[in-house]
Amino acid sequence: MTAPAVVLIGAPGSGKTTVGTLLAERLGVGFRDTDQDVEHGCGMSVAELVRLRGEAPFRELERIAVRTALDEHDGVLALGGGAVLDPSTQRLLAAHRVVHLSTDPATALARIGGAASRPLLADDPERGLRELFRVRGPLYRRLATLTVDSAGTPAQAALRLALALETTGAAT
Ligand SMILES: Nc1ncnc2c1ncn2[C@@H]1O[C@H](COP(=O)(O)OP(=O)(O)OP(=O)(O)O)[C@@H](O)[C@H]1O
Ligand SMILES: O=C(O)C1=C[C@@H](O)[C@@H](O)[C@H](O)C1
Ligand SMILES: [Mg+2]
Repeated sequence: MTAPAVVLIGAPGSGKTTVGTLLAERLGVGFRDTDQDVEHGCGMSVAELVRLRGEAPFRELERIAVRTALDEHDGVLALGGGAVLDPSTQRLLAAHRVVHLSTDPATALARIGGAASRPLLADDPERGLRELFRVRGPLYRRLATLTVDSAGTPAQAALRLALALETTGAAT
């Protein structure tokens, strides 16, 4: 039985994938991303899956991908932004080292750019992100053992994250 060195949670555009990849390089461990696992499993992008089949089938595949990755992966694991909404995922995360990579709605919007890659925000990305932060903010903070701001460049954020893990004795 193994466990990820760190599980990254946070809003879309907080940088879980980008910063997580850099953090894994710094720590010399592997990187895994549950959005990518779902994409490999179903042969299409998350955006296509949601557009073609709807959100519910995606969330079901995501729940399975998270459970599998928590069991198998021993490096840095990035979750999709909405994975934490699932109650069984919330329970599983309680046994792990979870870091909330934080940002604000305006920064997330600027990073995400057009909504094409995130159909769940397609109607009105600005309003959608504001609402998402309102609803999920407390959840991200509650599930995390550590919150680290992702401001600056991805490399700066990865360094900040590595130092925070070291300071709290949570690095591998
Ligand atoms: N300091 C920063 N931290 C993270 N990402 C940044 C930063 N500055 C710019 N970016 C850019 O923001 C974009 C979004 O980042 P990323 O896809 O890693 O977010 P995410 O948290 O994985 O989102 P999702 O939940 O949708 O998977 C990337 O194109 C990345 O290059
Ligand atoms: O925040 C969300 O609900 C999402 C974030 C992305 O990582 C993807 O998992 C998908 O676009 C949904
Ligand atoms: Mg991502």
